[in-house]
Amino acid sequence: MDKYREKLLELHTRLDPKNIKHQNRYNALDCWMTEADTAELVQSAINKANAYLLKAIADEDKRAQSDLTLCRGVFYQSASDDVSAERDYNSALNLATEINNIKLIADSLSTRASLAALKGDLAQALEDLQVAQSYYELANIDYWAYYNLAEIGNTYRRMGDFERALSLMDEVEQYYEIRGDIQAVNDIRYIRALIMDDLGNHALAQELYTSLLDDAYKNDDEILISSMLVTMADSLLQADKTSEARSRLNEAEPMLDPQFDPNNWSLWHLFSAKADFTDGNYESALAHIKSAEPHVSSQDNYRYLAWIQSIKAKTLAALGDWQQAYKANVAYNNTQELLANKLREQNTTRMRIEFDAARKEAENKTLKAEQSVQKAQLQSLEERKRWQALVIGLSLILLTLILIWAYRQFKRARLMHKMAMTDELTRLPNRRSIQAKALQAMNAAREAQTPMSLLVFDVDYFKRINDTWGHEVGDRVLQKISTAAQLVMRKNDSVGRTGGEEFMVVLPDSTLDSATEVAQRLCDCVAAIDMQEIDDNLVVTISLGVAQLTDVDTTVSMLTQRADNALYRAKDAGRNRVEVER
Ligand SMILES: Nc1nc2c(ncn2[C@@H]2O[C@H](COP(=O)(O)OP(=O)(O)OP(=O)(O)O)[C@@H](O)[C@H]2O)c(=O)[nH]1
Repeated sequence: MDKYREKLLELHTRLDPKNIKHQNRYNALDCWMTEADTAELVQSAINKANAYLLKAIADEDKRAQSDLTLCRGVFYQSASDDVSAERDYNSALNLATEINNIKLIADSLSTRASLAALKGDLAQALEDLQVAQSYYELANIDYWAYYNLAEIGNTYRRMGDFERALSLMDEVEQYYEIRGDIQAVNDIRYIRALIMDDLGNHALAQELYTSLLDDAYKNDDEILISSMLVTMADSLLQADKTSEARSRLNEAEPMLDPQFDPNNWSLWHLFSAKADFTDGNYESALAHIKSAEPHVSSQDNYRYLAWIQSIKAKTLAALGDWQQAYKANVAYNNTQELLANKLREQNTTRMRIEFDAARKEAENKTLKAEQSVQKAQLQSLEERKRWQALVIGLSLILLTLILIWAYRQFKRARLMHKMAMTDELTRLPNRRSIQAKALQAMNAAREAQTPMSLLVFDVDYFKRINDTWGHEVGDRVLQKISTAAQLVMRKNDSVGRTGGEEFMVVLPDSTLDSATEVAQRLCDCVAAIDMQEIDDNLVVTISLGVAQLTDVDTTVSMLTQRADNALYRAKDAGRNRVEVER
């Protein structure tokens, strides 16, 4: 309990003050953890439950309302206020049903059943317990399912079906033993001992009680010790061991509290009466009977009532009070008849309940089977989805890799192509490239019936430049001329390097005159290039030849040849000039 309390306190520190549901859930837990070992503590537990309940009602939190009402009911039952307890169990059940909370429905039924069983209404108890059991099993709430199963077993014991009670106890005890829940194992052993008494095996019952009593003493649990001693006395009386029974009763006496545990208190009087009667102490027996009678009668517990009336009749007869003895005997017979009726009623109800329970169990099994099939289907669907996602993901990655690779290949091919078509020194289109452009322009011009011209130029005395300033300077001169040529060209014109210091310019949409103009501009531009950074004395010029496409030029080389002719003439005429081939 302390361990749980610690956990509960830790939980409280972590609660979000804004989360009303969590607050109420905590309150319900706190209610269930409240200790109520004395009459005062029970009353303060009821007050606490009331306060929590008011908050849950204000918050319109039905789950907490149901849980707290059930919790308060248990405290009412501890205070022997069975009417209030029953009212709370019923309203907790209604609230739980309203919000369809399976665990709370089952808890309410199971708790209501424990009260009904105590009052001797075993048929009602069994019915509630069976329904609760089916809910616990459906929701797979193992711990409470077994707790409830123990209650069912105990109810069968009370009904006299000891065989069934024992087999259920075996099942439950095994479960608790595996869990290592010593307290719960002891609870089951206590019921087992009661069954042994019912079966007349008092020796075995005593053995079990003795070990349970040892544990109760070790735990210093006075309530348990006193009720165990009273039960042991009953067992010993049944075994005709009156003096041993008396010593157990004496041991229990200082621990009895008629306010807090009137059940145990009245049973103590009942067994004391029995012991006194056996020993011939009739006056004392009658006094004990009078003490026990009011509480036992108020409890509607016909079993104990019949028992009291029987001893009462025998005691009065022994005292010679025949009239009262007769009256007590009539009352005893009436109670016996009531008991017999009740037993008949219980047996009929039991048969119906068992039939319903068997049917419900079958339904639950089908439902569970369906649930597990659905679960399996869902799992395989999810697995398939996962695989699909994986395959799609991998395909996407692969596709991306292929695309990257293809793009790189494409860029590489373009670069290679560009490199194959570009002159390394001047970065201008090389011979092959410019000749291809020339052919393209020629074809386009023919098709569109537009003019087209070609221009070739050659650096003047380039050998001399190389010889005087070196090959590297020659290279730089070629680069400067290339840059100048590109600047002078129009947008659609293309210039390329066809050889060492020879260049070609393709001029689409150009007549001979406009081409000549471009050529002249180029000639002037090159002559004006500032070569000072290389050498003050360096002057570079070019000679140019221009030709326009005519019908005779069937190939690029024919047109080039005609432009070359003009170029030679320019050279011959003294260089640094433009000549035209007409
Ligand atoms: N620096 C350099 N020189 C080159 C390159 N390609 C060719 N040459 C040189 O260019 C010179 C061309 O000389 P020639 O054909 O005699 O003509 P030229 O000296 O320019 O005389 P004309 O054309 O008659 O004015 C040769 O000496 C080649 O070695 C090159 O890429 N770089």
